[in-house]
Amino acid sequence: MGILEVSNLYKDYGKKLALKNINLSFDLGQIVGLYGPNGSGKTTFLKIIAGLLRPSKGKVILDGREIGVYTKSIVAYLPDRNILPLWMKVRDARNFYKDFFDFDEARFKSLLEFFELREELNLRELSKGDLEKILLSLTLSRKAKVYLLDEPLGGMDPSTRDKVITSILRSYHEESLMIIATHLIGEIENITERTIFIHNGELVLDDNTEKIREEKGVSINELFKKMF
Ligand SMILES: Nc1ncnc2c1ncn2[C@@H]1O[C@H](COP(=O)(O)OP(=O)(O)OP(=O)(O)O)[C@@H](O)[C@H]1O
Repeated sequence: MGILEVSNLYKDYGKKLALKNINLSFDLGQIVGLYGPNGSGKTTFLKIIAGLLRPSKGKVILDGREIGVYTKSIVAYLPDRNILPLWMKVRDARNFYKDFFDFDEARFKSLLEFFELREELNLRELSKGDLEKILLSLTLSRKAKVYLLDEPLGGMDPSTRDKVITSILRSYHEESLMIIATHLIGEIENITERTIFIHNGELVLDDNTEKIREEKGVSINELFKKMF
């Protein structure tokens, strides 16, 4: 049994069926790229695993347990939009995250230094990209079993994206599973062992990244453009 087992998962928002019969199994030690056109269900999928949304049907088992208090304690989730109150300074946000028993302050400090940001900064005064770096640093500073990163490269300029990828790789540890949802496939595909495509809430591709590239003779980014 993998660390994360998803079976017959459905999610509807009223009339809108956002996920249809998703079956997936994940092991520790994987970085997974989760891709799909706008509205395909990526955020919905991650939110269900993070325990922020309930499935309409189906089962999600994380580290042997149903989604609940325990599973939330082992998941570090980076949402696709800011969740921190803007009155905070970076230091306040760090103190807020210290409530997670697995928060590694030294790691946070080193990520801040890496991004050339300081604890005295006011969140309200940060650029979109810098605020995203803070949120990502807080998320990666948890020694979680499962990391769910929803569009970690969103507001970043191209050279900052490289830094973000470096920070992700530096923070990643083999005893964890990391799922990264992004539209910037070309930037991420080289660090992922596994590639998943969803379209209209359905799983359409799930395989080893290198195997797909060899068999199809194109990059994951090119394959995505061909398919959608
Ligand atoms: N709260 C909601 N109420 C109604 N429909 C919703 C809600 N949240 C998402 N949806 C719909 O569910 C579908 C899946 O949305 P979701 O945000 O999971 O997609 P996504 O793949 O993350 O999209 P994007 O790439 O644009 O971020 C979309 O059609 C969206 O409009």
